[in-house]
Amino acid sequence: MTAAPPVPLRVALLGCGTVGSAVLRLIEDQADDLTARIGRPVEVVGIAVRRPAHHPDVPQHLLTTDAAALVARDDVDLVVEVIGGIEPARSLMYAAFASGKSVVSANKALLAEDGPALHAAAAEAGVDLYYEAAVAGAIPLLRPLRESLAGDQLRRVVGIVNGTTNYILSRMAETGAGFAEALAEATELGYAEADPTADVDGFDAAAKAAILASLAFHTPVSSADVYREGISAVSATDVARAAEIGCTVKLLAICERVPNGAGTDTVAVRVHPAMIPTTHPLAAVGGAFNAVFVEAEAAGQLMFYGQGAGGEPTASAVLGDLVAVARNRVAGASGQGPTGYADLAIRPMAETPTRYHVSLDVADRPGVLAAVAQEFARQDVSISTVRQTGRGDAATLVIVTHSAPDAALSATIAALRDMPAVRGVTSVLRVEGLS
Ligand SMILES: NC(=O)c1ccc[n+]([C@@H]2O[C@H](COP(=O)([O-])OP(=O)(O)OC[C@H]3O[C@@H](n4cnc5c(N)ncnc54)[C@H](O)[C@@H]3O)[C@@H](O)[C@H]2O)c1
Ligand SMILES: N[C@@H](CCO)C(=O)O
Ligand code: NA
Repeated sequence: MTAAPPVPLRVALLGCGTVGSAVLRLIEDQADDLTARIGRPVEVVGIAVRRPAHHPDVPQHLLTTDAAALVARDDVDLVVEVIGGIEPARSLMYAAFASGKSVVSANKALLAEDGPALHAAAAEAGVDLYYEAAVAGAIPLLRPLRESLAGDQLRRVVGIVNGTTNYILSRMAETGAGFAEALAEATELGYAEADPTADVDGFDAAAKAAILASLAFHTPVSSADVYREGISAVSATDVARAAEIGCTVKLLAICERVPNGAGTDTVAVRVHPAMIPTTHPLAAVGGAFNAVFVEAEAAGQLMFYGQGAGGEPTASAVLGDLVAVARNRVAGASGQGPTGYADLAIRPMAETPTRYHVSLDVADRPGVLAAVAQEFARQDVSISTVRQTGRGDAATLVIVTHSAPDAALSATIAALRDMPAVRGVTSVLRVEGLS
């Protein structure tokens, strides 16, 4: 007598765009290996999309426009959410948990907005919510933070976590490509979000920073807690000024656990463009690649590097999670979600120490440099270096400050803009990693 074939684990795929179509392909291509690794075959039993006519290559009988009905089906065991955005993804996840189904997602926007409530719902239902693909695409990062580093104390996580903006900034620096041209290329390559302002204006990186800070510091951090500036104001002048001082411009996500004046730890999370020295390891991260530095008390410095966007790399992370939740399901278990026990206060950007690089066009006459320096002194901002190049009755002053509270630096810039001797503030960028 031959044994009955193992019962497949039945998957509902929600969304079949850049990521979803790659997930579907990998599940088909690797069917035998997945069966061996999980102990049961994986079978996609339905695919929810908005416009079925746009998916001629997908088995047509699997397609539906009714994602809610698909999630509710009795013959669905696991749900993969790669629609993106807040709704209907959020309602679909809650519906999945309510019917005892684990969810794998790539949705950083939703996890950064509603992570604690979603995790609570998954825990109550005894199912999993995994989302490795949501931060830094293919790079294994969330599981190392949640599991491998669970015994250490993390102080700082800093990285390049948005492929689209890194692609744009790399192209601007390397080839002098215009902003619009570089964005069009990133969209064509499948890196950009459905609405690319999420990338360009830093919302995508801010969501990822919130997720990273939550896991790193065991404290709830949402997108709204993250200070955010995108790259739309980064100009060719900024890129050229950076090169003059041996720096390059990157959009950084910086998550820090820092004591306040009273000695109590707080969390500061920010996303903004910054000049970093070309010798800094993050400066060499080009194209759509991502890299994340983690500083832990016992482990020291760790660096994670790899492809942060694109269909196949992201699908790799989705499939890793799918194998994990499928194994849990086979074992009748669920994985540990994040802990928010530390519950640390968020430190406002105004109080966060930063350094600025400022470039000014000024009248070239006696007393102007002193007057400019006076504005920095008025806000108690110390100057590290000043460089002046003259041209006729005008001059360019390039100033790099020491570190000071961000509010003092931005107040200084506002005052400089009002000075009659300052003809223009031509470049202002924060500087990170300069000695
Ligand atoms: N593209 C990347 O490089 C990348 C990387 C990491 C994470 N992500 C995340 O993965 C998710 C998907 O991204 P993408 O690039 O594949 O997007 P996409 O726009 O290419 O695909 C979205 C899919 O969802 C479907 N969809 C939209 N609304 C729907 C609805 N109401 N019901 C059913 N289907 C619906 C669309 O038809 C499409 O098939 C997002 O959360 C994104 O942030 C993307
Ligand atoms: N739009 C995102 C996709 C990866 O999350 C990026 O460019 O990094
Ligand atoms: Na990842």
